[in-house]
Amino acid sequence: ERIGVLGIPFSKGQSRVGTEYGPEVLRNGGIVRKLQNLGCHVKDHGDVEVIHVENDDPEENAKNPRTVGQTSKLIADKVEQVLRSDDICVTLGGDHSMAIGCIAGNARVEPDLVVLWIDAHADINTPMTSDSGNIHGMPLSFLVHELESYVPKLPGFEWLSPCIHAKDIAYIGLRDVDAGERKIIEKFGITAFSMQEVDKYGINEVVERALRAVDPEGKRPIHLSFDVDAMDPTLTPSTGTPVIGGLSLRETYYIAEEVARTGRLSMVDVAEVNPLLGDDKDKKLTVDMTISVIQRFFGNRRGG
Ligand SMILES: N[C@](CCCC[B-](O)(O)O)(CCN1CCCCC1)C(=O)O
Ligand SMILES: [Mn+2]
Ligand SMILES: [Mn+2]
Ligand SMILES: [Mn+2]
Repeated sequence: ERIGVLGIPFSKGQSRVGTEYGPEVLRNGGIVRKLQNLGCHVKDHGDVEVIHVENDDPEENAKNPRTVGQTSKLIADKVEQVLRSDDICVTLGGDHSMAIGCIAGNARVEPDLVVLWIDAHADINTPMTSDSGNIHGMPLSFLVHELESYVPKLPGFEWLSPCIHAKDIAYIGLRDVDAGERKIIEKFGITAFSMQEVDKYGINEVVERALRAVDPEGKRPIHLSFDVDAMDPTLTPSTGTPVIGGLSLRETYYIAEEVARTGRLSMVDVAEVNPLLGDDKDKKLTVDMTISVIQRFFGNRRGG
């Protein structure tokens, strides 16, 4: 396949400096070359331009709304452009608010897409249910039709309309879900496999059930949004909101290999790598583990 790599050096969806260097450290870790070595045609489209709005006061408890909203529009436009020329887009983040523009852009090209959200967190707080005001904990709430009447139109988000339905989302890896998010997941019947289900059923059963839930006929394009904090912090320590008891390397490989096997992968977001957190060993480990997972979406199978 033709892969288009896009850097998203963004951090304003949360309050810790460092995720803006995610694209740089992933590129320095050799992600483009390693994908090319798998026989993929890989084009690096550079970085999305990040908007910085002065005096970007919180709105409805959401922080940096104009900066996040306006940057998200540029992300969506760039992602659409990449997907018009390449088969699959791999975005290198950047905090997980990047997924607003990534999914919005992908949905313009693949309106029938489904979303696999691999994350310790549900990232579906509305501005009102969030306890932090960090938009990286809210991205899905801006994208889901069923939540439109619950989410205020923030400044900077005028361009965005919801583009997915609650039934199009499946979570794997949850272990730190806020009360408001739990209510939303239950109210709209969102498919959610927490680490408890991973332990109960095993990753093979969880992946099979997740795919069947969102795409029973096995024909819809897949948007996979990968928050590196889905993995156990012993594997990806350099991330802003680590939660113990995460996915193992082998479980994460399995998810990637099974999604690759569908042949319907449309886009992979790689979110929340923060190379300023932890020591140099932590940073290198986080980058190496993340890249080794991404390789498995593109044909690097353990069985050869
Ligand atoms: N749900 C959180 C964390 C969001 C993480 C975003 B991700 O997944 O992209 O990394 C947690 C809010 N809150 C923090 C203090 C303790 C209770 C939970 C929030 O800030 O909304
Ligand atoms: Mn997370
Ligand atoms: Mn729709
Ligand atoms: Mn996330």
